[in-house]
Amino acid sequence: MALVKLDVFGVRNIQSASITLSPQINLITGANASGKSSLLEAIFILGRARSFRTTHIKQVIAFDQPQLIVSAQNRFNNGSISHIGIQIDNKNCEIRIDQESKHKADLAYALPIQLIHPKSYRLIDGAPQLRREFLDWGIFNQSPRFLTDWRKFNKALQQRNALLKTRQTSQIPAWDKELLEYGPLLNQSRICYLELLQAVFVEIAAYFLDETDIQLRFNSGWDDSKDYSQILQTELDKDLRFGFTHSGPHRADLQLLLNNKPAKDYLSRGQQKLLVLALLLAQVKLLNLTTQNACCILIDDLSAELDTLNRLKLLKYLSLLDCQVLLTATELNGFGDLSSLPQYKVFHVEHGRVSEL
Ligand SMILES: Nc1ncnc2c1ncn2[C@@H]1O[C@H](COP(=O)(O)OP(=O)(O)OP(=O)(O)O)[C@@H](O)[C@H]1O
Repeated sequence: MALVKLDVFGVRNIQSASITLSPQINLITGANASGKSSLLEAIFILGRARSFRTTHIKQVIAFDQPQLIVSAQNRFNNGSISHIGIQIDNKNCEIRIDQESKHKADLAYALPIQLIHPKSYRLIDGAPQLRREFLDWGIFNQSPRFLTDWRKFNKALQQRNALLKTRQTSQIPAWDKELLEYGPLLNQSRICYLELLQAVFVEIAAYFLDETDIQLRFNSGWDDSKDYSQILQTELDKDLRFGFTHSGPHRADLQLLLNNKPAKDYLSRGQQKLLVLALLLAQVKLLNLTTQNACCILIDDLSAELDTLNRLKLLKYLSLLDCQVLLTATELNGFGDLSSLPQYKVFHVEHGRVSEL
């Protein structure tokens, strides 16, 4: 899968851009504030129906425009082409795939996007929610059914928490039943996914960090030596006191260990970046191995991410990965040595105008 022709209207300082991308490596250059990240943001919106820079999507719409539109031709491995598009204004978000109106999940499934940017290392030391989202995105792309389980669990959780807050205990068992049905399913999906991811991750981390004693340690969000139903029962008083459910997949977390020590406490910032890079690329590689849906990788501000040697290693790795990649840097030499790249296109962005070099 690769985006072929991309059209962007009204995304931040990009009034209008129309480009034809390489199915492999695309290098995007331009001065600070020229609009490089905005171009990646447009593609991210096309895949995820949200921005990676703000939770307020309205901020992304160009100041003098009523709406933003991003659309593309998406070519699948078998050569067939699908047309995907998203239009967002102050009130609505409209998604179309091959002329049909669709939901956000359809878009996410049609165009899996992996983003690597200067804040990605927060995956190691940021809030657990970031790691749960990371995990769940990978599982969703392998098994769309996961989303249904996830939604049912979260609906039950919200209802239960609302009852806990208003102390309406009589209705709690009905929602516990739902939590007990979907909670263990989510947990099992996460455990299975991590088992697959671990092997690929260790291989990529060894390439970037020369370390092999790397582990992903999963915490399911409750004491899993006990039954989840038992936990919900024994913690009910505490849950009522605080007005929320203390244990469950909504509290799951993931820890990265290097030589049996938490990576966030012992690794340098540069090493943490490499580890996160390995983790995100492992997810892409696993997706390539297990589904037809190849991923589009967006790497924002490459030179802020890696030193020269690691940039070279990354480009080499990306050129062998069967994926479309878009990378940004202020200068072409910011990408490092390009001689090992078999096929790539270069684009230049200036005051929101994008041109192919
Ligand atoms: N809603 C908006 N409408 C118009 N312009 C905007 C909007 N939001 C931000 N901008 C401007 O768009 C410009 C491009 O920002 P962007 O972050 O894409 O640049 P960049 O090329 O990635 O820069 P850098 O290399 O500094 O990260 C900035 O000048 C920013 O102020």
